[in-house]
Amino acid sequence: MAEINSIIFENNMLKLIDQRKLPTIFEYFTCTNYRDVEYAIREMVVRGAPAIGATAAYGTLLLVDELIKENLTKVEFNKKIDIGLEFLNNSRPTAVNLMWAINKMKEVISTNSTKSYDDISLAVKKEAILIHKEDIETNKRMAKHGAKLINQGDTILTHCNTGALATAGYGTALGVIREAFYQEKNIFVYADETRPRLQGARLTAWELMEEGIPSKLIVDSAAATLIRDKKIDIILVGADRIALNGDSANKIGTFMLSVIAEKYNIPFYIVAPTTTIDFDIVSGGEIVIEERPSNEITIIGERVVAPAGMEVYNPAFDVTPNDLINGIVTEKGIIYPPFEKNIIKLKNNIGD
Ligand SMILES: CSC[C@@H](O)[C@@H](O)C(=O)COP(=O)(O)O
Repeated sequence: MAEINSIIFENNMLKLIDQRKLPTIFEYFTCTNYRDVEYAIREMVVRGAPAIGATAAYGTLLLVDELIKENLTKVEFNKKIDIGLEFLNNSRPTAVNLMWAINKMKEVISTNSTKSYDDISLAVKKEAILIHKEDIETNKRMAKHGAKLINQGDTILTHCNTGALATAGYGTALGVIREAFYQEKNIFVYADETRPRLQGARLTAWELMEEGIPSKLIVDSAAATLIRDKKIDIILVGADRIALNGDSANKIGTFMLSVIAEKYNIPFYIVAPTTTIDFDIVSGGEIVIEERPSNEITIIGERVVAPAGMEVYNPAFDVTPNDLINGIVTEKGIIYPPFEKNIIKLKNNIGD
């Protein structure tokens, strides 16, 4: 089993595998303060919804520890905490795990607000470590549920990177694939390259090779042909935000896959922890879709691939409507339609 530690907190520093540099360079990016953390999330040093959440939790700890050194009154401290957390919260808009983690940290700070600064810092550190550790455990539980969907000899199609790099460890959709591989299900994986940031080519392919999972890389537009030709048994993808009705935002191109999957009757599953469900929104129409800079499309590596001045539309995510989703694999089990009813049932079970 390949151990990939995407996030390490030691000596009051946060170390993140620099995902911009993989697969050619394996290097950690060090954050010594919360501004570094905001930069790392915004610039996608770290990416993937659960990984962003755990990173922001440690970012909160760095913020608290920095403010403690400023000898502030509690009123000033709380005001600066709010400003700092808002700054972290705005680093990327779509993954709800970011807001979820920041809200958790806010709660801890507020519950401990009458205590000494050292105690506040300790409580925040404990919570950040818990969020980090729990995500790994959650992924492993989710993988066990999801692996039941995989039959001996199945060929799986996946999009973007949903592995150990995209989470605190193990992965969501790629975690299910990992689990099925460990269970010796004789699987084969097709990984979409995932334009424009190439998370599939650079990161998923790297993780698949580290594990020795039989696989091939394809360009995104080859997926339709494979699906039509009955070369795919199941499609597994992650999510950045899931609405109460099951509509799921994920990496741009996911929606297209779901439409083709429905046409050819291929099961299409979302794999995501319950921290990716936004219980405050009713449908996918309420999800803010991040638009990223044009140079992600017009430049590949050093090479300019579009004429200067060409306008670009570059949404980072799209929303797959619930009627194109066969099920949502979570750490609590697999949620099946009707999603609205079953997600509310799950919400009541986790007492949120
Ligand atoms: C466990 S990962 C789920 C999603 O976060 C993943 O599929 C995805 O879309 C990541 O997008 P990214 O822009 O790379 O952060």
